[in-house]
Amino acid sequence: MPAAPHRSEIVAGAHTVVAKVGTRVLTAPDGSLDVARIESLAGQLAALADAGRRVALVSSGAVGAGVGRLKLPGRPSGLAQLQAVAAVGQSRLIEAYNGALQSRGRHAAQVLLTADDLNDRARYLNVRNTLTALFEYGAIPVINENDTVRVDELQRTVGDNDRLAAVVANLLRAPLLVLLSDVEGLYDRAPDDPDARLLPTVDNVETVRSLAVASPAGVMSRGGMASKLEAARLVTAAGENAIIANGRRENVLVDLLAGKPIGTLFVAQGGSVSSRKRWLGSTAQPSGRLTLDAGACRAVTERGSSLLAVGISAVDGGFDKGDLVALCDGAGSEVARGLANYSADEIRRIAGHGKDEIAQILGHCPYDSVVHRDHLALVR
Ligand SMILES: Nc1ncnc2c1ncn2[C@@H]1O[C@H](COP(=O)(O)OP(=O)(O)O)[C@@H](O)[C@H]1O
Ligand SMILES: N[C@@H](CCC(=O)OP(=O)(O)O)C(=O)O
Repeated sequence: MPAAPHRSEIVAGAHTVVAKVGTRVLTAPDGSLDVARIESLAGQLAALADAGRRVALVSSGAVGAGVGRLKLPGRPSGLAQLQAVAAVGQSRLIEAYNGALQSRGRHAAQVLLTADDLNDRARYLNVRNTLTALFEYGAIPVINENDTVRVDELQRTVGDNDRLAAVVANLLRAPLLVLLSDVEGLYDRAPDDPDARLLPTVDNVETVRSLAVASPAGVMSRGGMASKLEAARLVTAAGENAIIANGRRENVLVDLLAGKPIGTLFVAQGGSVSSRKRWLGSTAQPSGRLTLDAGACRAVTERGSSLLAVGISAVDGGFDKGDLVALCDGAGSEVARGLANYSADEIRRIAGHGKDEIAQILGHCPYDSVVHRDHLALVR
């Protein structure tokens, strides 16, 4: 196996960089926006763009800035109130980015996305085209989840901005995602523990998941360290790299891209994954679940085979033909995702059966497989 590239090679090859900045970096606990920080970040993004890199920013802070602007005592709990506060704060945020970028001859382009925009393949590709056009105009996309229209109850949320940033990085095939928070990187225990040590490099996210300490309830940020690790997993599984670093460090982005050993680097797992398999494997959300027996699991994960009905032991959910489904092993762990050739009801009838029986059961047998390997992405 070729040696993993060195940090300096990774940052030098990062023609496209997605940076994400968390609420903790941008706002004080009372919601007041740190305009000097925004100016500094904007200046760094402009400098990287001037040096020929394509840069996009995923910025949190709308709820925090809205709480500050409306002078509320804290984050409201009602959904409508939260969405209203986000709307007030988002305009404040973009005002600050735009002001800072314009003094450097660049423009901020506000891009607000929902989970539905990314789940739908055509809309997902459209987002990519729009971001590419913005790079061509020299504008800096400033992206956030569209908080005012997302509906938590229906789970139509991207989840948090760490995940959104990972999805955007994968969509742009960015070699590097930088997650900026209020800590230097990932520590081997709670960062306020005097014995805590910073991990400079992580080769496999799964080995460090347990190090994420849950944030106390009621804080303005949503993700916490666990969601940063999941974002790092999504990006490294697609064959790209991620860094968690301190957004309050002066010149952090420019220094990182110059190769300074700052933060925690999460190294790519294997080669670069195709665009379509990135969407299947890490962006679109499955509408159902198929449980595979041990033989089918091996065929799919080790031999790259299509999934046949004979190897399916259970079907969950009510999905249609063409929908994305999760493929799980007997213990319930997801091993792959793919587009189903049959509806959930049809699969329930044909699960465990061979091709000839399927023709009899359904009265037709248009597909050899339930999920064809061309429409299947392994979960790395
Ligand atoms: N092992 C760890 N190493 C570093 N930080 C951690 C760890 N576990 C939990 N954290 C917490 O994660 C927080 C950052 O996540 P989050 O609250 O989502 O911030 P942001 O608003 O920047 O996205 C830090 O303030 C830190 O207290
Ligand atoms: N969309 C929300 C941010 C949600 C979020 O993920 O926050 P954070 O954990 O600070 O990145 C906002 O702008 O307030």
